[in-house]
Amino acid sequence: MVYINRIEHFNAAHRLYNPNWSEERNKEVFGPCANINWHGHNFELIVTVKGEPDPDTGFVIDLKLLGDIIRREVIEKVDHKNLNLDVDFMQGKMASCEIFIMEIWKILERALANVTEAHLHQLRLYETPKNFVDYFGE
Ligand SMILES: Nc1nc2c(c(=O)[nH]1)N=C([C@H](O)[C@H](O)COP(=O)(O)OP(=O)(O)OP(=O)(O)O)CN2
Repeated sequence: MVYINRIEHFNAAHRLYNPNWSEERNKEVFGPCANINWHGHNFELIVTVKGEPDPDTGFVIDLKLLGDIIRREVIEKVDHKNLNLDVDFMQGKMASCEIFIMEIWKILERALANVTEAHLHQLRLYETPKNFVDYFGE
């Protein structure tokens, strides 16, 4: 089994805010991340796919194809967008990196199943150079 990785980059704005709470409670829990006028991040998304290399190509998956899928299915929907307002798959959800990565998983797992025998193994999402989250789909 071989694990192959592709990194994509995007910028997005968001706000950590629970609509069921008062402004004071949101500020207390989320601090500056609850800023009413949003804040932005330079995100890095690392997608790991696992499988056996094809005997004819030597590829688990063509990295060009993987990059095209990530960009079409995820990056084009979130790059230079507001996660709370503009992104359909984040509507009504908390815009934390935990919830965000779980939604990205659902999209990529579905898209990859249509084109390859290889499987999505891991997503890693950097929200800042110091803050990142891993998800294995479980
Ligand atoms: N469990 C989570 N905690 C936090 C999340 C999150 O998505 N899940 N998000 C944020 C903020 O949106 C953002 O990441 C700001 O983090 P912060 O640590 O303030 O920023 P830096 O990495 O730049 O670190 P500094 O300490 O400011 O240098 C917060 N928490």
